[in-house]
Amino acid sequence: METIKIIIAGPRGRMGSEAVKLVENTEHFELIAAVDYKHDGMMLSDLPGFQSIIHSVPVFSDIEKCLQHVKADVLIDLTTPEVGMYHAKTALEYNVRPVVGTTGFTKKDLEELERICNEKELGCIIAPNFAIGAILMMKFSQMAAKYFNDVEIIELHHDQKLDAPSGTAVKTAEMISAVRERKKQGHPNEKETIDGARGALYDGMHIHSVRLPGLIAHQQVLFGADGQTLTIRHDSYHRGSFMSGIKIAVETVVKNNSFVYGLENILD
Ligand SMILES: NC(=O)C1=CN([C@@H]2O[C@H](COP(=O)(O)OP(=O)(O)OC[C@H]3O[C@@H](n4cnc5c(N)ncnc54)[C@H](OP(=O)(O)O)[C@@H]3O)[C@@H](O)[C@H]2O)C=CC1
Ligand SMILES: O=C(O)C1=N[C@H](C(=O)O)C[C@H](O)C1
Repeated sequence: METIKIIIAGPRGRMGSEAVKLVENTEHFELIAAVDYKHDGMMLSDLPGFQSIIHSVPVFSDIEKCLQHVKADVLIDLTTPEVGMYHAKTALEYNVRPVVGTTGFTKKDLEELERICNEKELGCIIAPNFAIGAILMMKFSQMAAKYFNDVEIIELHHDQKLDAPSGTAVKTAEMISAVRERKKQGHPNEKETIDGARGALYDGMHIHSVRLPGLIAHQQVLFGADGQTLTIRHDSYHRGSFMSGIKIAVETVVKNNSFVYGLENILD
């Protein structure tokens, strides 16, 4: 297998640091640079936690500067929504294929990236969740939604998470919405006595976001019908759970010339 040359944006982050380990430990992956706005001009091995990296991995504060200096195949972005969008667009400009785990992208952002990919005939994968179990949880929820059109999504995350609802919850709601018979749930005269009590509303469904220290990433999708409920739940207990999905996405994106939103679209 040919070596895939990779840039990681956000290497010090909870996900970025795991992704560095994944790339370093995968034979046909090569980490050739990192983008970290706080450490321009340094080597990754100079940063705390990366001393074991024995080859040189230059760090750039800006993606554009990075892309001008190194010849990469793939950018893995694990930063923040605003930065992630800029990184993905700039990578595509330089013919580098983005694999983006960063969540919080708007519909408009996704449409813009799809348009650029089509124009440039380049692959790009945006995956709100890289955990295979989470993909199955979303697919099973979509299957169930054909038979149960009353559903509530509860996502639970660590309290350092910036976006709510989670990218996974949004994707789940989108997948359910594609098959669910339209329905505004709850009593027609339902009234919140405290704002937000019923959560966020997506196409008649409610999404609830829980943030607590101790949690990592969890979601349950609850379906209800006459005399029965069905609960579909997934739990990520550590960030290693996302790494096999990142590996698949990197291996796939180098062969792809189109835009993909959701890992379910590339899994066999
Ligand atoms: N798709 C998936 O399966 C998963 C997706 N995620 C998503 O991934 C993203 C990252 O999550 P997580 O690792 O927990 O977050 P962290 O806050 O731990 O990591 C984000 C990193 O990005 C850095 N950063 C911010 N701005 C820039 C910039 N301009 N250039 C380079 N780096 C920058 C931050 O640095 P600093 O802290 O110094 O500001 C930080 O190190 C989130 O959007 C999250 O929702 C998370 C888990 C799984
Ligand atoms: O921020 C996180 O931690 C996670 N973010 C993603 C999301 O928003 O869905 C994926 C996973 O839930 C962890």
